[in-house]
Amino acid sequence: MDLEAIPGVGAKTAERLAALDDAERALTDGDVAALARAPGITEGQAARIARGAIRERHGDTSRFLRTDRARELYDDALALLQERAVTDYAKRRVETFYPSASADRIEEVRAFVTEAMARDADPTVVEALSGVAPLADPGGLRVRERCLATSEAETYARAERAFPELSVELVEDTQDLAELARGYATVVALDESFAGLDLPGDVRVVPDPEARVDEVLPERLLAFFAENRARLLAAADAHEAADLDAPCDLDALRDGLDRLDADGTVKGDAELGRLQDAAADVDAAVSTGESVANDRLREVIQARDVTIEGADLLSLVEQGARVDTLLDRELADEFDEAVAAAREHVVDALRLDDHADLAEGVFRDDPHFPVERDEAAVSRLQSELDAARDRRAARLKADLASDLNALRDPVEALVSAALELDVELAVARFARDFECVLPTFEGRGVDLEGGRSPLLDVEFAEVDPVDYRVEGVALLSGVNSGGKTSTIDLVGLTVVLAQMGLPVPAERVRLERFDALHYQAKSQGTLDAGAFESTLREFGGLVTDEGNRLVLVDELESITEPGASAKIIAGILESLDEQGATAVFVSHLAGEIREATGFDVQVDGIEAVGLVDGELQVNRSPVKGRLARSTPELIVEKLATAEDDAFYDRLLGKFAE
Ligand SMILES: Nc1ncnc2c1ncn2[C@@H]1O[C@H](COP(=O)(O)OP(=O)(O)OP(=O)(O)O)[C@@H](O)[C@H]1O
Repeated sequence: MDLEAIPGVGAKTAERLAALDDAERALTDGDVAALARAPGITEGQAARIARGAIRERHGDTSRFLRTDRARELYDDALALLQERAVTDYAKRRVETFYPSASADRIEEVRAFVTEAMARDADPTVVEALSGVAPLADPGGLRVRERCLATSEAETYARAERAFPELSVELVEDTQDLAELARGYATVVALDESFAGLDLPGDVRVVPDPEARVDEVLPERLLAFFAENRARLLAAADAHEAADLDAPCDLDALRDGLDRLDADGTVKGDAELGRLQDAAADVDAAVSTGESVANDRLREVIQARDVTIEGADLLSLVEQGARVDTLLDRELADEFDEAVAAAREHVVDALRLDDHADLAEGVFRDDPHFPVERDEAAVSRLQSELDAARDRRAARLKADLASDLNALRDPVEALVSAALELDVELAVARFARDFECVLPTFEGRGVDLEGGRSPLLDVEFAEVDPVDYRVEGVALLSGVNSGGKTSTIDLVGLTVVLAQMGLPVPAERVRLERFDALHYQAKSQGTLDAGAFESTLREFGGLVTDEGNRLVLVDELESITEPGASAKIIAGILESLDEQGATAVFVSHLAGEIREATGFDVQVDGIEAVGLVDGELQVNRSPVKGRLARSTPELIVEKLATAEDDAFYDRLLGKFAE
């Protein structure tokens, strides 16, 4: 796959993406999480790249959103979805939805949306989803009790690359290997030539370590599961709560995770616990053993009168014998008992069921006082316990790693499915919150029934439904604050959502599949000559552009003086009409513009149905073919009816002319 063919992907980004194992799949699936794992790619960039890849796949290279206001509507649509997504992933992933002119692309999203809308955003699912996130790479793992060893430079380099978590040692011969075995709990020799040697310590020969990672380095897999434990449990809960088919046995996953400690070690094994405690407590237990023996002996010696015949004393002194000999002669049984008590203490304290023989040697049998440890024997006991502990830990790790290995790929799918579920639920909740339907694409223009904009400054429940149909070019007139801008916002948002493939907030919508949306927002006051000229140039470009466009323009007359703007707008309308574009121009000068236009332009009106307590009562649905009366006209009419005054009648007469 030529990554640089994707819009927005240059050489540098392509190089970063190429570092991923599954860049092609991630691009095809729009998997923002996987793309964001590429070095130096943020989630925001990942979403843009995924969008570029989708465009590329559909040959969809034209820009749909042509103006700032059109882009704002798209941002608003995304925000409505993002507010309903729980995970950061889903918030980014919805950014891969974009308004498109491609029928294929729209259909692709609609297929997704159709399934999504059938989902139920149950609170327990939403709660579980809050703990789900893309799987993380633990990183920084270092295993110090094991090393790899080889005598070949090439194997050395390969092993260094494949196992950065382990030391790789270059050895020349068996002697070097034996030396290493003294410093490491396990040495994994990578050369066949070392097979069959009888070396002390734990030396194994594994010529193909990359194929047996779980045996050589089970810590890698365990660290992965330990790091991602919370996400995996949340993804498992989400599957159950949403009744999704899981790609693996969730009980086996939970059981495996239960056996794993946060630091990647195996927990809950009593034997390992015993060995760990014993190895840690050797010194303390032996010291206490010494005290036990010496306290006893001290007590007996103090309580004892030793009678010794002169001849014996003489012979002892002549032989240069130490008082130990006396101990042997007089207190042999007591000494044996004291040493036995010391050994028993060590065996009990360290729970040395199967290493009791090693504890024997810690205190010598020959009587001496004070009783002292035999350092060499203590050190043997210590290394034996350390080795037993490490062997037990390694075996447990390897066992757990082999159980979890079968789950390694399925958990990727498990988390992906949970994250995708969040995207689906965001769409489902959007559709439900705004009572949306999927629109139909047919005919010309846009036809909305019961459309309710979620972007208004009133509660959605208070929004009046709007019916509006526009085919060809139309002027939209209406009283002040009647809802003209809101109507074209609704039309624009509906088209943006529909062409993103999403459902729209209306009872029914039929529309033409447009190539582009131009939405010119109301300008803030009259433009200076330069700005006015550049606005005219924009319209110049617009009317000569190819393709079927939807053009929405809000009070263009405010850019210059009323007389001139009516003429200019009339000219623009004529050009758009000749092109067969669909256009709605909101204007307070609809009457004047109609006069100036060379064809019979459609004028629609948002009408006030009256004034109640000074408040306008408005019919929010534009009436076709009706130039709406303005607010001033309504007020004059009210005064003319209420007051018996010829002045108001005259003013009213002016409106009728
Ligand atoms: N469909 C609707 N349902 C409820 N309230 C609405 C609706 N449409 C508009 N409004 C309310 O009317 C206010 C004015 O709407 P809007 O700005 O669209 O009117 P306008 O006709 O463009 O006004 P102006 O003539 O001043 O440009 C909105 O801020 C909103 O509070």
